[in-house]
Amino acid sequence: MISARGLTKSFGDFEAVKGIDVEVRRGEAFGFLGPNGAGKSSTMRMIAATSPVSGGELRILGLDPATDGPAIRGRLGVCPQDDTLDTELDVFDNLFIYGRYFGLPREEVRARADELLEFVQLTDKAHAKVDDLSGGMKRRLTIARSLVNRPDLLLLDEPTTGLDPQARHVLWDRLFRLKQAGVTLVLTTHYMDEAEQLCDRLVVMDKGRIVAEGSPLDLIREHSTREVAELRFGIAREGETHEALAAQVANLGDRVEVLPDRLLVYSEDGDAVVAAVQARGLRPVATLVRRSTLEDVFLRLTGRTLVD
Ligand SMILES: Nc1ncnc2c1ncn2[C@@H]1O[C@H](COP(=O)(O)OP(=O)(O)OP(=O)(O)O)[C@@H](O)[C@H]1O
Repeated sequence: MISARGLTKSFGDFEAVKGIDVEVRRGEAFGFLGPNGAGKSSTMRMIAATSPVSGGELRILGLDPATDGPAIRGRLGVCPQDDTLDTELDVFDNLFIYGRYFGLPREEVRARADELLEFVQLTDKAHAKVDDLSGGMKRRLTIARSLVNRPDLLLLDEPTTGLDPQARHVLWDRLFRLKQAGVTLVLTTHYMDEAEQLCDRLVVMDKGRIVAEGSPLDLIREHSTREVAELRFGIAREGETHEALAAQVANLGDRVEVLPDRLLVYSEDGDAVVAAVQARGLRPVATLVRRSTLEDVFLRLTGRTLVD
């Protein structure tokens, strides 16, 4: 569905995307995971054929965006990062008018709009003003709009940024259904749980480069341990810093990361780490043993957290 080789995007002297290779297969959910400024949106805009490629090769649905932009755009669904809904129109008309841009007959577009409102659970809001919708409803309407032309490939730029946890789960559920229906999903996110929930495969991006690629599980297996013991200390005694405490627990796991508010000790058995910490007379005020996540992978690869 998408093939990129050495793809770059420059803004003047600044290279936002520094030569990435990506292959997206039909039917999969593929993610670009990375912090703000990693180059995810710049990449998505090139894939959506709305921003020219600066260098390298890019094929979307086998077509060249430089010469076949209109043909590509006609076959894609695009859900941009910012809300681009028309506030002059009600919910139904946002779908209806958009559908008419694709040159579909009135009755077909009407039926499609009804079907999509049902899919995103907004049927009872059909004649509401866009401004009266919640953030989650607006996102769902934007997704409905991106599906009007029955695209094979749906591009979603940070689909749940700014939404509350419940609204995110509703959205994930809809996206999961689309995936089950055979739609290829390509999404960007800086939420590691979103990437883990939705993506079959993903690339981790940082500063315009791909730093790792694989399924969420493979990435975790390859770049982290099974468990992580999180240790929070109420640092009271003089000279006792997180770095000093890290040195004292360093040999209890594979490695230790020092964050501003806690230490992370990576090992296969987190409970054993906590027991050993206590046996050494160290007294963390709080401990938590959890599974490794993509956040840990990102930290390992870049030395920073995704929310940095
Ligand atoms: N039109 C532009 N002109 C100049 N610089 C730009 C432009 N668009 C993006 N950039 C820069 O390119 C880099 C990558 O931005 P991009 O939006 O692709 O990142 P991102 O990973 O999508 O992050 P975000 O989550 O903030 O959207 C950033 O440093 C950004 O400031």
